[in-house]
Amino acid sequence: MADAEQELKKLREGVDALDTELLRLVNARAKIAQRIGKLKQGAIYRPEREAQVLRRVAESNPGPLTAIAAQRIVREVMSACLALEQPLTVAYLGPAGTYSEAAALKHFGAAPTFLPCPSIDEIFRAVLAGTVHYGVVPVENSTEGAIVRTLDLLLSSPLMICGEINLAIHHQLIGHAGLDTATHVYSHAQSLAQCHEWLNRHLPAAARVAVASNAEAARLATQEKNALAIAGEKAAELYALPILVANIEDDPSNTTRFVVIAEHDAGPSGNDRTSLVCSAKNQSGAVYHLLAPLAEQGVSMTRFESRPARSWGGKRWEYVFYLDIDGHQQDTAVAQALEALEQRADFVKRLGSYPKAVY
Ligand SMILES: O=C(O)C(=O)C[C@]1(C(=O)O)C=C[C@@H](O)C=C1
Repeated sequence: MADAEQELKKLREGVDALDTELLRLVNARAKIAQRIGKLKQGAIYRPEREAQVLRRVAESNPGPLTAIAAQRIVREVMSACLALEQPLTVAYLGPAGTYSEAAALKHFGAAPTFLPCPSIDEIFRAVLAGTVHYGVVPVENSTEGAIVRTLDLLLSSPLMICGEINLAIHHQLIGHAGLDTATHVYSHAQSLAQCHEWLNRHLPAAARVAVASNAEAARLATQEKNALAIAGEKAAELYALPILVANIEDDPSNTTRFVVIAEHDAGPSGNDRTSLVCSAKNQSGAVYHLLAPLAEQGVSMTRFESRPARSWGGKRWEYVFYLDIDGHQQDTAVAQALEALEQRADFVKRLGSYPKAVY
């Protein structure tokens, strides 16, 4: 026992020494970031550089920490370094405790000041007005599809996309009621839909009540003894509600994709995506003709979504198409494909090029 204690003491001294060294190195890194900040022109936050740093961490991580654990640590170090260059403000779809907040934290780390907004419209407004530097908005869910309000606002607003975030969405059934005593379940409509089969099987008699957000659902569940809520872990923690059943989403790979909106897009990082919205003439073969330059230049399209052209002042039964393609606008193949597409389209708006989500 005495030997084990001696060994423990020695190992902890080793940890302390390494922590001191780690702190020295992290601060040396921060000083370099400050110098970079003074030399840089234009935006201080550089999503393309951050993506490169995070990819390099995964490639060069010697372990035993997992690549993701190492990336999370460096993510926070970069977040703190960037705050020394420029304190950032970031808007997300509130209130606190939503998946949007988790997405904003995953992408920017904990250093920025976060502003919860009551709607997606408010996030666009806050970025446009310069109240915040960046906004995080949901764009699509792997189970439920497009977030159409975001698509409409991307079309009508001058803001650009400078980053993307993939967040695995795990829904928790939370509250003080039991499965047999709960009379209703609160959640956001999208979350209720994503847990539809589970609810049919395990809570068939409870009324499903859609509310403005998952965090609001959690708040309501604190006030009613026969109510449960479906929300994320953060909301459960925030409202001190126990998790009754974990991960009740019908699809375990349920993921929401968010984009970061700003006054600028991002430079090339080496593994990028470009988003655009366009419309074709209302005649046979028009969409085929419009997209042909992508195939000719070997550019892959990762998303094709159509929406009524209403918010762009289009007529009834006219559509706009949202495209995500692989590559950056500055890549030769993408640049040539986009030029040709622009000549064929009725209308094109480039929404921006940005690094693909790293983790
Ligand atoms: O390389 C830069 O431009 C930096 O400012 C440094 C740094 C970093 O900490 O690595 C910080 C913020 C930027 O968003 C990207 C990278």
